Amino acid sequence: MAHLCFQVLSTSFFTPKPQIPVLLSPGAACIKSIHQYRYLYLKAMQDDKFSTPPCDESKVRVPHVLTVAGSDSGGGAGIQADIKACAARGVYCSTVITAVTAQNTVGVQGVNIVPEDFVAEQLRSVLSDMPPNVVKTGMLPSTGIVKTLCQSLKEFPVQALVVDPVMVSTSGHTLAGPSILDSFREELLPMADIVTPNLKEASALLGGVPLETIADMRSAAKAIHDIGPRNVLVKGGDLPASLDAVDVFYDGNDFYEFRSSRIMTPNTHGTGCTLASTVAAELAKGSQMLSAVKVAKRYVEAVLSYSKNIAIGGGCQGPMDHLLKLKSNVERRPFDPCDLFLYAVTDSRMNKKWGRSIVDAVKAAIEGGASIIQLREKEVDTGDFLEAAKACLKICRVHGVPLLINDRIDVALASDADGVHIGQSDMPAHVARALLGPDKIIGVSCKTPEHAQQAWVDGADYIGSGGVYPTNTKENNKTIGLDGLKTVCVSSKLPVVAIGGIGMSNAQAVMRLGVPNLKGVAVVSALFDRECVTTETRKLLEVLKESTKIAN
Ligand SMILES: Nc1ncnc2c1ncn2[C@@H]1O[C@H](COP(=O)(O)OP(=O)(O)OP(=O)(O)O)[C@@H](O)[C@H]1O
Ligand SMILES: Cc1ncc(CO)c(N)n1
Ligand SMILES: [Mg+2]
Repeated sequence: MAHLCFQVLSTSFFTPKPQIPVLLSPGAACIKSIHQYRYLYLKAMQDDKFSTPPCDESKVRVPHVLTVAGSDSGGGAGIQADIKACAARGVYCSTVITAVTAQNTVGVQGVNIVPEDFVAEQLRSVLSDMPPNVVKTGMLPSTGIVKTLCQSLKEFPVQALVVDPVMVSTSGHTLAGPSILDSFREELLPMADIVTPNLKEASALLGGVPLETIADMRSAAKAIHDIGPRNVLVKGGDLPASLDAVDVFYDGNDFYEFRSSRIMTPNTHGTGCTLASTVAAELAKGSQMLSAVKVAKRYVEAVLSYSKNIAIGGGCQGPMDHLLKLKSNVERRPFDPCDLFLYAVTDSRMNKKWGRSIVDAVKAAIEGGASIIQLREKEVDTGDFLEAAKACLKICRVHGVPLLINDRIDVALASDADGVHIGQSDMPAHVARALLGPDKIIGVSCKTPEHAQQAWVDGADYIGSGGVYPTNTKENNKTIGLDGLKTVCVSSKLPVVAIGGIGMSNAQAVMRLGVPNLKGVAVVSALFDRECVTTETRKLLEVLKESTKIAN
C-alpha cells in the first residue's frame, strides 16, 4: 500500500537553502532512487509546488549533521571525532552507530558490528523525528548496513551526503572489507555530494591502482567522479612525509589542490573523520561545497598543529584535541578572591615620570608580592599596549599572578589576559561577559549598592569600590569614604577590593573595616609613583599582613 511520506528534499547538488518539507500525495509511492527524488525535486520547484512550513519565529534553526559511523573507544576517530568536530564548528551532531571498536593509540583490538536492523532502527529514530541538514558517513562495516543506509536516505532525503569511505585504520586494521566496495560503487557513491577517500581507499575504489603522486591523485579523483558522486576529495595525508599535505578536489569540471605544510606529529589519528565531519558541518551551516572543503582543511591543520605535542596513550598514533578553542580556559587557574589582597594598578604617566616600561613596572610589583595586576594604560597606542600586555602576561603566568586589562576588552581578548576591569561608563559587564566567555575575570567599579547589585547580576567576579580617599590618579572621582565603602561591601554579593588614595598610612584602617568580603586594596601611586616599586610593594604587603593579624 502506498503511504504518506513527509520528506525533506533538496537540489541535486547542494545549495544552501532552508529545508523544504514536502507532503507527497498518497499516490506517490516512496521514491525508489536518489536520481528519482532529485528529478522530482527539480520538477516540483518548476511547478512551484512547495509550500513553506509555518515558521515559529521564536524557534532558532540549529544546523544539524547526522553521522553514521563506528565508535572509537580511544576517542580520536569515528563517532567521537565527528561529535567533537561538529561541536567545535558550532553544529549539532546526532549519531547512528554502525560498529563498536576496541581501539587505542596502539591499534584496533576488536570490532563488533551493530546488527543491520538495529542500524535501521537508529536511522529511523533520527531521520523521522529530527531531520538533519547533512548526513556524514564513516565506518560502514557490511554491505547490509550500506544498503540499509541508502534505503533510509531515499525515504528521508537530506540536503547533502558526505561519504568518508573508511576502510582501513591508519594502523592497518580493516574496518570495512572489500565486500562493501560494490555497494559503495553501485549505491552509496552515486548519492554522495562529496566522497573523501585517502590514498588507500581511492586505490581500493578503483580496483587497486597504485596512487603515489599528486598526478595520480588527480586521475583517481576523475575516475571516482565517474562512479557518480558530485564532488571528490582525494586526501594526501599518506603521501610521503617529505611532501606537503596536499588534497585534490574535483567537482566534475575543475581540479583544486588544497595544500598545507605537513605537521610533524604522531597525533594524526582521526584526521580523515574530522575533515569529513567539518565539511558536513560547514555544509549544514549553508556553505557552498568548495568553501566547506577549504574551511575543513584549515580546521584540520589548526587542530593538528595545536595537538602536535599532546601526549595521550603509549602507542605510535595519538589522537588530536578538537576543542582547541576552549583550551586556554583549562590552563588558567580559577579566580580566587584572595588574589585581590594586594592589587597593583599601573599608570602610564607615572611610568613615564620614573622612566620605566610597563613590563618593568609589572615585574617589580610582582617581585614585591603583588597578588594581581591591572594594566591601566590610558595613553598608550593600541599596538604597543597589546605587545606590553602579552609580555606582562608571560611574566604573570610564570608567577601565577592574574593579569587584568583596564577598559580594553579588545586588548584583553587579543592578549588572552586573565580578564578586565571596567567602569560604570565602559562596556556593560554583561556584554563584556558575553564577549569574554565564562572563565575570564571581570571586575567592575562600583560606588553604590545599586552598582554592586547590577555587577552581580551582570556576571562580574569582583567589584572595586572607591575612591575611599581623595586621589589625583583619577580626575573628577567622587570620594565615598570608609562609610561609603562599608555600605557597598555590606550590600555586595561579590568580593570587594578598595581603591582610591590608599597607601602605607591608611591601608590598615581600610582593612580593619571588618567586612568579610573586603579582600584587599588596589593601589597606584603608593607603588608606582615611587623610586623603587619592589620595596614599596614589599612594605605595603607587610602592612596588609599586619592588619589581618590584628583583625583576627
Ligand atoms: N601531518 C599532517 N599535516 C598536515 N595535514 C595533514 C597531516 N596528516 C593528514 N593531514 C590532512 O588531514 C586530512 C585527512 O587526511 P588523511 O589522508 O590523513 O585521512 P585518513 O587517512 O582518512 O585519516 P584517518 O586516520 O582518520 O583515517 C587531509 O586534509 C590531510 O591533508
Ligand atoms: C571507528 C573508526 N572510524 C574511522 C576510523 C578511521 O580513522 C577509525 N580508526 N575508527
Ligand atoms: Mg580515513
